[in-house]
Amino acid sequence: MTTSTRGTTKVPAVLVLEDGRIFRGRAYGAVGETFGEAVFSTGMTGYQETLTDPSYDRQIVVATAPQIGNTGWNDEDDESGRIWVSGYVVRDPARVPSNWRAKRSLDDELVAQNVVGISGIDTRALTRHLRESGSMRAGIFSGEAVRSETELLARVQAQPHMKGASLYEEVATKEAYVVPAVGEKRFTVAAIDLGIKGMTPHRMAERGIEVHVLPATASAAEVYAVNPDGVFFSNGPGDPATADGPVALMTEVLERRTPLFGICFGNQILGRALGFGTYKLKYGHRGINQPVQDRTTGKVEVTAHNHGFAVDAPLDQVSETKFGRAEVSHVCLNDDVVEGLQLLDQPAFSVQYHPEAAAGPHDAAYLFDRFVSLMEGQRA
Ligand SMILES: NC(=O)CC[C@H](N)C(=O)O
Repeated sequence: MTTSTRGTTKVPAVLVLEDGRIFRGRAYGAVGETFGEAVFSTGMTGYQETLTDPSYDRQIVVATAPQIGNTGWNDEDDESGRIWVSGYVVRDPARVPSNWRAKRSLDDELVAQNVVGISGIDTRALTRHLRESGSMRAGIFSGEAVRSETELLARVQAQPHMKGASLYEEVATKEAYVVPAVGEKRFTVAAIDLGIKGMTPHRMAERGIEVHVLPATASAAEVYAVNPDGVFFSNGPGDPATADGPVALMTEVLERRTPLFGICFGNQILGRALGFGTYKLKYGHRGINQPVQDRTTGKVEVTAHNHGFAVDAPLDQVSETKFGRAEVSHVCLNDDVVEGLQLLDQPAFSVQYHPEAAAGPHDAAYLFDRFVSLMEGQRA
């Protein structure tokens, strides 16, 4: 394994927020410049899964945990084929990673994938600022890219907003592929890839599901060509208000009453298909210890989150939709944000958070079993 000391070099770097707030530190990872929406994640572990989650496309992720990189980078934990975050902000990078699975340092991996980061800044002050003022556009500049503050700020302010951004098509697979069932095959699922994490089809495969992962632009004919017992809509980046194609596809799936499960972006698409709106949260939920209550059982689970948008549905009443009655099945106990939806008259449900738990606690794994039960129920 190679170790690197780049995280501790003296190459100057600056993080510029769109409201003019500036943090000065040192280059971390690649030297250069990058832009994105600055968001914070509170996970103390799991940075490899976070950085490779396609839902983080065009976001500059701020790690609130002060020490990052301690376990290096391994060949097993990637959630997709590359790092998707546009930039990474850490306080105190590990100088010498140490873990039996590590193949290289995080710093080396950021360099290899040309991901620009910044270290040595007060991430606590930055996080408090983002909590108070909301997630916002930002840029990281290091080395030659550091220019006058006015010039850098103007460039940050010229970047597109996350609200209104349509990103799922650019991160999704272009070709369909199959993840085979582990052990005996019991079901076939068509999974619409809007930025799917690798662990999600794996969690289904472990339950005897053969998963046909289809491009974001798949038609209903392509979905039904695999003869699915259920259809799944994945997580994904950007603003769900732009996802008209997936909403239209899901509407067809609901019309056919095929068992349906959605995660994160998939939950927002179900919300829209049912006629609810979506909105941008002030600073979102990102981390691996968010308390959620399953209102169908009363149980509280500790869960992994990564969402900046949410569904606007009434918490305390059953809604009449064009697919029958629907209710909010899960809620975040920190702020009462809708974390899950379920239909009462047909087999369809979704959650806003991450039962695949990569990284994160496994409390919500039962949701994959719930999906299996819906498919079993349909066969009975
Ligand atoms: N992880 C996800 O699927 C995120 C969904 C959406 N892009 C959001 O930020 O809310």
